[in-house]
Amino acid sequence: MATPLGLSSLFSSRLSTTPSLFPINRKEFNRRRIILVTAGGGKPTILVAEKLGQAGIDLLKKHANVDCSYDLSVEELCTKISLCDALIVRSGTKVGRDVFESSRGRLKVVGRAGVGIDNVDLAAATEYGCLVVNAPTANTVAAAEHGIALLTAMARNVAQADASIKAGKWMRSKYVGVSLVGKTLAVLGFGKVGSEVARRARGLGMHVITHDPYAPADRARAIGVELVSFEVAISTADFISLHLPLTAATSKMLNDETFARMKRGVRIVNVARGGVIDEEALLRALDSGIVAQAALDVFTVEPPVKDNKLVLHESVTATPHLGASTMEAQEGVAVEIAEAVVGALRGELAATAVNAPMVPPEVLRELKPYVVLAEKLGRLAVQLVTGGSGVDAVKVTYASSRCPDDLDTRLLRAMVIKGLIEPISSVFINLVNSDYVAKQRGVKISEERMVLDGSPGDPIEYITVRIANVESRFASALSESGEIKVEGRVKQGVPCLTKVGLFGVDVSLEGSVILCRQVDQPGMIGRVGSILGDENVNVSFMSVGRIAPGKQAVMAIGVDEQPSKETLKKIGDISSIEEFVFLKL
Ligand SMILES: NC(=O)c1ccc[n+]([C@@H]2O[C@H](COP(=O)([O-])OP(=O)(O)OC[C@H]3O[C@@H](n4cnc5c(N)ncnc54)[C@H](O)[C@@H]3O)[C@@H](O)[C@H]2O)c1
Ligand SMILES: O=C(O)[C@H](O)COP(=O)(O)O
Repeated sequence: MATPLGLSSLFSSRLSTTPSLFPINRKEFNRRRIILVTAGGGKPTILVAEKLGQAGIDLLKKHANVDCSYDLSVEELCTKISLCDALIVRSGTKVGRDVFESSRGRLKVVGRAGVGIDNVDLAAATEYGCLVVNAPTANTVAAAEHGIALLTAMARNVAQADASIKAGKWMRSKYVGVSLVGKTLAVLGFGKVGSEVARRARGLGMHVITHDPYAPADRARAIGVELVSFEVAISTADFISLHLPLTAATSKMLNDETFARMKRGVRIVNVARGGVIDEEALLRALDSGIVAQAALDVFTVEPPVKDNKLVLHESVTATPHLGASTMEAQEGVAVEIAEAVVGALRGELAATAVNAPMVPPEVLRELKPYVVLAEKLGRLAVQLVTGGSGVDAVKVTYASSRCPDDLDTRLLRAMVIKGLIEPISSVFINLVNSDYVAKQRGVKISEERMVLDGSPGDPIEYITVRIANVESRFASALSESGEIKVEGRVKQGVPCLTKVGLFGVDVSLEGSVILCRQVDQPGMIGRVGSILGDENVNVSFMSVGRIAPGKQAVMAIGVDEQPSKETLKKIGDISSIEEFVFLKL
């Protein structure tokens, strides 16, 4: 008989009843708790390593001993940390494995006063039993306002003209700008910041279009913004503003190839992450005149090197990652992070937790392969989306012969959400924050239990994930009712993809998957296999699902490495292949 997850015990509000928030056993938990309540006269100690708004400091001081020490070297941080229960940073402090090692188990919470947590080693934090929380909402407006500030300053050469007048010059004709009214602005990424930028740009009289395959169409419509394809966005825009997270899919999204497809004289604003643009390619595009101007708040390496050619370029307006830096945002972020850190030190559930809490080992042991399956099905399904009204209606079906009370699916539901949202967002999802994040993004997850006959052996027979109201990059992934549909099972402990749309397949969910639809005929597996073999791409699995002999079939190919663009093109060029898609797991 399976043990129900009993997740409520993970989330009760007192420290003494929430050992599972931290991946340690109860004895160790109590030992640390004793340290926590006795150190510094009964209060925990919090190290604030970067400047934090006063309201946040005041709040922390009510509950803890607060040590504000800025500009610490790595050695100084590692020395101090062994005396601290929590650490608060912004993006300028690297919290690496060495910090967790040096804390010798005392550090329980790291608070990131802002959104991006790329400066915190999450794997090490989780390994050392340290909860990481962030403050994802309080600087949204500040980042949007900075985007608009850069847009207007760039269009009217404000920074260049200011530098020139300060150098004693009076150059009125050199700094004639361009107008914004009536121009087309393409907002790439229509999340929290992107939608606020779009709203403001509409107020400036701009025609605003946006590309975000995962954003709800009604949210865009409500502010008079048109959701378009990536191609339309980049090829018709006079201005492009970036508001995407840095992910594998968005890394160097603007590159030589995409710049070549833009309108000559396009102007670009980036307050997202430097890595979304290939900086060398941007330099070439500026020099050749494809890009007339750029305004950049973020860089691949921060701070950029002293003689960085982009920063020095006369058509570039640059700021040192100031998007979140307003008095109001910093006060808001400070309070948001202070509340999260104090709450987490008390053992309360933190809605903005970004690393995984521990699930009791006996439960995890049984559900482990299904947890992986759930996440990978979510990840596959979202990668099949290309447009439509955004990812807002997701249905998860669990088919099991166990009685519903004997199977708690909350962990699986959280993992489906993780798979759906992480590839398209800067938010990290775990059991603690999954429902919160899904709700914030307007994604409605409905769950259905299908009770099967037979003796309850395995906890689950199969899991199906469906996304409604969307278009797919791979039409064969659509069910009869037009939803994207993927289904998987655990076979001998290995999560496998067993159905795509109406087609049965059988491929283990490891590495990556190529799906091809073709007219069923002999020799197809060999042809695709040899193209992959020529490039040394190891094929782990291949399977073909067909409707009837000689009719259409879907071939699923598991590959260990990512094939090059050229190799994928060769596969697509095989005449009998009608459509294909590469999906990263
Ligand atoms: N410069 C600063 O100081 C500053 C301040 C705040 C946020 N940021 C950065 O701005 C970015 C956006 O932040 P946010 O809070 O709006 O995040 P968010 O998660 O609310 O929004 C990101 C949006 O990008 C979309 N997206 C993901 N992949 C996409 C793709 N391939 N094509 C098109 N759209 C895609 C998502 O669907 C989502 O709607 C992040 O990179 C964040 O780190 C920078
Ligand atoms: O991720 C963020 O919140 C922004 O990039 C701001 O970073 P900062 O806190 O270092 O200003």
